[in-house]
Amino acid sequence: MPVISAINLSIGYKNSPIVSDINLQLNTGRIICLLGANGAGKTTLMKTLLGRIRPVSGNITYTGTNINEMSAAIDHPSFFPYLSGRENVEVVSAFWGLDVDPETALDGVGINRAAHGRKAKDYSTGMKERLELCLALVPHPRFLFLDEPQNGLDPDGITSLSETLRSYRDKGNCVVISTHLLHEIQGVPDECIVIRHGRAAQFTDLTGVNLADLYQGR
Ligand SMILES: Nc1ncnc2c1ncn2[C@@H]1O[C@H](COP(=O)(O)OP(=O)(O)OP(=O)(O)O)[C@@H](O)[C@H]1O
Repeated sequence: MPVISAINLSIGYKNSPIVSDINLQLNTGRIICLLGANGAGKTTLMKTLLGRIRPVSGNITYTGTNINEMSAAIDHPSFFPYLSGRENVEVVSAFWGLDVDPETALDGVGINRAAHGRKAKDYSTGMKERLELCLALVPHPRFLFLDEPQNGLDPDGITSLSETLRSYRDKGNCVVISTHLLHEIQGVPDECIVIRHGRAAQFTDLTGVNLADLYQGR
């Protein structure tokens, strides 16, 4: 089974660790939620696992998978603002060498038809989030990393995002999602990684666990 493992990993910038001694496993068929205060290191961890930042020390191993099977919506905005939603999907599909129908892809994340031809910069905050998710899904990644994808979504958008993530997981993929919206994400993840005080702890069984308690270290 494809898996990404971090072994005694320390992450940070310019050789200065922000989170140390990280040992964790990202397995397919799981939704894994990253929790931590502002500046805890969630985005840095995602970027390091994606190979975009060099670890300060330690190792990451990719078993049965590689960087080409990963996709992310991390740097916001991750779309081309002066292109329409439709054109964004076309460009990203061309980059991956895939033949994706833009209308189907945009419909799939709930962007209404009237908006498909409008410049992405003129989308509402929630529509921009939906577009970022749409583009991250274009290559059908085995590992999907989403940095605070719930931000700006209306209640229907949050519900449909949760459904999208579950169905994506059920197809045998791994979703890693960071969020501060604990109430909204409750019940969605199978696992959780909590970053506090420069350390990361992975909880692989969330049965009966309240994420707010986990976040607070209770
Ligand atoms: N390019 C960079 N160079 C140096 N330090 C950085 C860089 N990017 C982030 N940092 C610092 O690394 C720390 C962790 O930032 P990171 O963005 O990973 O946190 P986060 O948990 O994702 O926070 P948030 O919830 O606010 O998004 C912060 O102190 C931040 O200032």
